[in-house]
Amino acid sequence: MTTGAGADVAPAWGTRPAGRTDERPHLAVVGGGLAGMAAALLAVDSGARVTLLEARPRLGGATTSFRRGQLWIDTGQHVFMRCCTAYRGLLQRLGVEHLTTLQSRLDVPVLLGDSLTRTRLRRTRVPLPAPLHLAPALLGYQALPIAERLRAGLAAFQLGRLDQRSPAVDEQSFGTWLSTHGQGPAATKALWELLTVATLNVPAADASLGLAAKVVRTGLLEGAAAGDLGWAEVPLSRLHGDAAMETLTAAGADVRTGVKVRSITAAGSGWELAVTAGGTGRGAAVPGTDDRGVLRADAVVLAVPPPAAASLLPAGAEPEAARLRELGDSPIINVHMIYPRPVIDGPFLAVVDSPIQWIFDRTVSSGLAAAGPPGAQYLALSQSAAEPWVDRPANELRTLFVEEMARLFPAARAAGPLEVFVTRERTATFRQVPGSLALRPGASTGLTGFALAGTWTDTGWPATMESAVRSGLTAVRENLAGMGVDVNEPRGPGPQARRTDGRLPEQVGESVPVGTESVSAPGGGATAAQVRDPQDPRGDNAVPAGSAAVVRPLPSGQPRHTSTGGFPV
Ligand SMILES: Cc1cc2nc3c(=O)[nH]c(=O)nc-3n(C[C@H](O)[C@H](O)[C@H](O)COP(=O)(O)OP(=O)(O)OC[C@H]3O[C@@H](n4cnc5c(N)ncnc54)[C@H](O)[C@@H]3O)c2cc1C
Repeated sequence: MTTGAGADVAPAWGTRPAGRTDERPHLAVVGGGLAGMAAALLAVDSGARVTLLEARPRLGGATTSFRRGQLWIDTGQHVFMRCCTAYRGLLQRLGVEHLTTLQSRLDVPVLLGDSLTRTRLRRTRVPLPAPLHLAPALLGYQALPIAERLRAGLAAFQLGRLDQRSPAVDEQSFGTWLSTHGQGPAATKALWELLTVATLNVPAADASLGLAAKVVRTGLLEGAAAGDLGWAEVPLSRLHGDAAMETLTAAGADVRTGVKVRSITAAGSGWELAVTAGGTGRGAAVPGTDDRGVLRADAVVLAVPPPAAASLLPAGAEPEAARLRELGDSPIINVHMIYPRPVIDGPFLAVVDSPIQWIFDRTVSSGLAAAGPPGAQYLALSQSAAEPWVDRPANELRTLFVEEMARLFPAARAAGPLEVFVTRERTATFRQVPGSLALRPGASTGLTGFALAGTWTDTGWPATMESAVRSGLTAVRENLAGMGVDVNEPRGPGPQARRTDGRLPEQVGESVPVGTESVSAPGGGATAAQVRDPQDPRGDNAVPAGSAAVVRPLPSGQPRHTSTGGFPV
């Protein structure tokens, strides 16, 4: 799990201008993760001819699911924040926002592993303007003595003032900065790492200070509601991959899965992509390619992970391939457990002073609630910065985490899990360590019509879904603007209706009225204020009564979480 933070741009999604012909510029997008699908969608919405080439059988990239018996398993639990405006805009364009929950206010229940007591980080209901909204949340956080809570508040403000683009900040580790700003081991573990291990995927001692400052500033300080958490209520492959395939195809893009791009070379004023399909033979099997298996395009967005990008960069491109490889990677593992009876009582729980980090209830989204056995609960333990675990045998991990669950929860002690399995993502994110800013390239490569995208490019964000979507949008703007295509600027997600000065309500300290939200029409703009159902477990993504936009309901016949809908820090 990693979460992102920030709202510099207000991405939005346009509609395709009518009357374009096949003389449209042809954009090839390589890679069908969130970056590639965002790029392809913005380009096709802007009137370009688009071919999306993805090596795997489905779109979605790192946000993927697989079938295990009757269940759908996400290879990694994913969480977002309200401030992830580009990602939320993509969900809205895909028509799937209602398949996620967005808390009405940040509320993180935390189990303290040493005392086995509970506390929470929760945003106050009192509509305090940011950053004052932080004070009640920190003061109520019983994981730390009161003096440390006060010191942590001061440190948060100092952190928020750092310039993440300054080389001096980029070179420093977050852990060093914390220790020189009065933050001892207890505050580092119980507060700061709770926020940053999941977002930066490395321990504080190794983390980039610039990216930690970004998380705190954008997720916690800039808007009172910015840090409200969201998550999928359906398998990720349905939320992203399936929806993108359907939406892109309907919009007129040519989407090819199971097609690997082997090389990209300049040819005349355009580009030639050598492709192979189905893992064998030349790409003659791919429609649109010539008899050498070559696809021609006017422009390319390369939206693949750094090692693949390094091997596909054409001659003359900047950065050098070696620089991309230096970004390295950090693993995440998920330990999946199915218990015969409920062990936790909310949608998720964070744990400190324990090897366990975050526990998510996936009973409904996986299909277990419908497939049985009755009363069983499926928990995904999401373990970021997983270097200590990633190479350990499954049996060892099973023993370690099952014993720890039994120590923490009476219900897990009373009845052990029916099933335990582990998913490992060894290259989950690039290593977000000091000096990484200098290694992240922008979208531009110095080559006309050839742009880079991917969560690892320099979006200013940590390696998150938000960063991936932003990178795809930027790459399309880079490429198409020079080709006579008016790029439809995406609009932000509906619930954060913009003021006339373009700023979000939270950015000027206004509170969004509880119980109402603006609902965007498929093409973008806010059309009507509608009343949410306060009982709807999807929090701020609750479906407005009578909404015609709702086409894909939540899975039925399954227990609903009684999420209080939100958590504030
Ligand atoms: C376990 C895990 C948990 C995470 N948790 C969170 C979270 O909680 N919140 C959050 O915001 N982010 C989280 N992330 C990070 C987030 O998933 C990624 O930042 C984001 O999905 C990356 O998108 P992308 O499009 O940049 O890259 P990818 O998703 O990696 O997509 C790249 C695509 O390119 C394709 N490709 C590669 N080579 C070729 C080729 N030669 N030809 C054609 N196609 C090719 C690949 O198959 C892939 O589909 C998590 C990641 C993992 C792995």
